[in-house]
Amino acid sequence: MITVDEALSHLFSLVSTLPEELIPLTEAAGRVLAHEVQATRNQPPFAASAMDGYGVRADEVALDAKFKVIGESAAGLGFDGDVRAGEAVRIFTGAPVPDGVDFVLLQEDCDRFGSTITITSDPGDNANIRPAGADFVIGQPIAAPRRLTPADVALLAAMNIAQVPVRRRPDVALISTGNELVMPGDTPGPDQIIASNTFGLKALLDQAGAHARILPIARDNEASLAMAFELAEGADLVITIGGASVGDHDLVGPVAAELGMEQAFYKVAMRPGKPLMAGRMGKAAMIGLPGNPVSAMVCGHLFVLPVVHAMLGLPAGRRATRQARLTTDVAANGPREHYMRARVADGQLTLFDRQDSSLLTILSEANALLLRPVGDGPRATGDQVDYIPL
Ligand SMILES: Nc1nc2c(c(=O)[nH]1)N[C@H]1C(S)=C(S)[C@@H](COP(=O)(O)OP(=O)(O)OC[C@H]3O[C@@H](n4cnc5c(N)ncnc54)[C@H](O)[C@@H]3O)O[C@H]1N2
Ligand code: MOO
Repeated sequence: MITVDEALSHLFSLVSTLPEELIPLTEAAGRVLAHEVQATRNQPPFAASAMDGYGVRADEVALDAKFKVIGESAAGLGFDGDVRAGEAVRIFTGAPVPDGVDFVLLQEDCDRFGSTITITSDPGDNANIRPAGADFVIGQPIAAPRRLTPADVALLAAMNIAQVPVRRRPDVALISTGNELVMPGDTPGPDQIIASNTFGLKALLDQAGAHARILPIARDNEASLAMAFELAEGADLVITIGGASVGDHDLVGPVAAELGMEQAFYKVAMRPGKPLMAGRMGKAAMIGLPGNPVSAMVCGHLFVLPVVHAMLGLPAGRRATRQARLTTDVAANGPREHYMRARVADGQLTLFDRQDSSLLTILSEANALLLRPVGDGPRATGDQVDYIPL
């Protein structure tokens, strides 16, 4: 059996960064920017008023000072002329500041009669003017790689970058295996259960920026599995679920091998998730996840997410850990890394009593996986421990 770190480095060597594609801004949120882009304009392109009010000369601003309003500067249509001593221009938020103006009085600080305004309240020191280029200037970069946030999308739009270079989404084919499985919404026979892992993994994958497709369930025979692999054609990553262990009906390894899978590893020193396998099948990477629902999801977090990050060109490695204090004693760990379901609140980590890898109710309540390293000694209440946030 190999270690979790060895499994991860094998997995990274099975995949490469996907090519980039140009997409419209409206579809850019959550996608990964493939290379640096640069502003094609200054923002604001001119000195702009930050308030609705009157543009005047700063050296004339004083309580009771009077000005003659000679024109208007609105957002989208500025005032062309010069503003001289004793003059003011009616101005609105976002409008260009005319020549001669270096102070915008708030209209709340003025009284207006006809075309004359008088300063009636202390206007303070803030000129209420946004200098040209205050937000960004031509050539200002947005660094890549990065997962684009809604704020990034707004910035790209302001920079007039209508088409965004992003990494292509990894196409992931998900194959559940087992005679006992039916799809959610179907009516299971007395010995059957509902396929859940594919749905949890699709959610995890799609959230990470992949495009996951759920293929028809493969039955526990070679022909059905082979057909599922055929349907996975074109995928960047093929993920099977179940059929990975040592039982008579665990056919994923042998069938994949027959179809040309070059196995990179089988079995990892971890709990849950021991019967994990991976390799290459033609152009695709293949990961065989264990069938137990919690094992499949834990392996999804530990291995599949970093692999998707690598394909998207994001920094990829072991999942980052955080620290919290144990609320109970924990016995020494054995020769496999153990990822125990837990709940963290206010820096305190509480383990669930039941850790069986079939319990989705527990996984759904958990927000952390306590990481027990290989051979870790017993831990006492209050000890600082590492966990992976879920
Ligand atoms: N003699 C041994 N038996 C087992 C070992 C072992 O080392 N020696 N390992 C155990 C461990 S650990 C795991 S994990 C499981 C993994 O087995 P498989 O990957 O072959 O998974 P299956 O046998 O097909 O299924 C296990 C379990 O999970 C349910 N399942 C499968 N797929 C789905 C799905 N898509 N959605 C929901 N549930 C699913 C399946 O019905 C079984 O209950 O093997 C142990 N045995
Ligand atoms: O390792 Mo299995 O994945 O413990 O349930």
